[in-house]
Amino acid sequence: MEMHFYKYQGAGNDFILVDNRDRAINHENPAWIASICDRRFGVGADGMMFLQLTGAYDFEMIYYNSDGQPSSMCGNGGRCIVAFAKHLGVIDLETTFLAVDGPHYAKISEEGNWVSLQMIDVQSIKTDGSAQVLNTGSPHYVVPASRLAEKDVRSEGRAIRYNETYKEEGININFVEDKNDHYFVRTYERGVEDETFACGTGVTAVALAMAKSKDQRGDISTKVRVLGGNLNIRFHYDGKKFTNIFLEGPAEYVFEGDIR
Ligand SMILES: N[C@@H](CCC[C@H](N)C(=O)O)C(=O)O
Repeated sequence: MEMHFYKYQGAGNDFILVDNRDRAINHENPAWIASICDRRFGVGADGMMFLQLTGAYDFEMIYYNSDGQPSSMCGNGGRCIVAFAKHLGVIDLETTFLAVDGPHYAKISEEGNWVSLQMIDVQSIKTDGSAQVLNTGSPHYVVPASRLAEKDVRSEGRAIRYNETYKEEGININFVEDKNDHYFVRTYERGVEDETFACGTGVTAVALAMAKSKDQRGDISTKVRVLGGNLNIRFHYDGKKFTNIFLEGPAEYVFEGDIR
């Protein structure tokens, strides 16, 4: 199948994007998606997205993990597809688009590569030992860590992701180290089945979980450093629920090409 694609990245979380406004591509083919996302035999990416038109919204985001399976919300993917929609002329600097977890509002900075994406409200955080478990559009496990730079995130994350509790549905594992003026986060991602350089729904989960454990309330802004750069999360917490959650950071065009 001949297809033009674009490569974008948001803090090192990288994606292949396809303009499917004409619905010419039938993407329900896990082996095909996985082969394009393969870093040795394909283009290489953490995930693949298709931009499609839909009734009441500016566009629809169809997201696949690099294993070729459709998945839950991808925050950095959401920020990248907003930058892509701007590049295509589908939107200007503001949009409301549809993703798997519902509508999302987003805004692009005047300079063009900083995207603020509104995430779903969050009401419930559970505990699992020293970890907090919550859904920010995708399921996340947030666990404190020390000497995080030295941690074997791939094998320790994998052991949690495949334990008896999580192996069936899967979960993303976020290790967090408190650096006082920011959090340092490393994430093992379900569906990539490896550590990625950033995870947007993951750093959002970390910011909310840390606010809850520190009993911070009101309008909160949290800086997070990940392997691929820096992200910011702002939200309101009233002690019961998290609202007005925004994931903010860079979303950048890398290259484009054709697959024949
Ligand atoms: N990289 C993403 C998360 C993508 C979904 C995740 N792999 C899952 O299956 O839950 C992000 O930026 O949020």
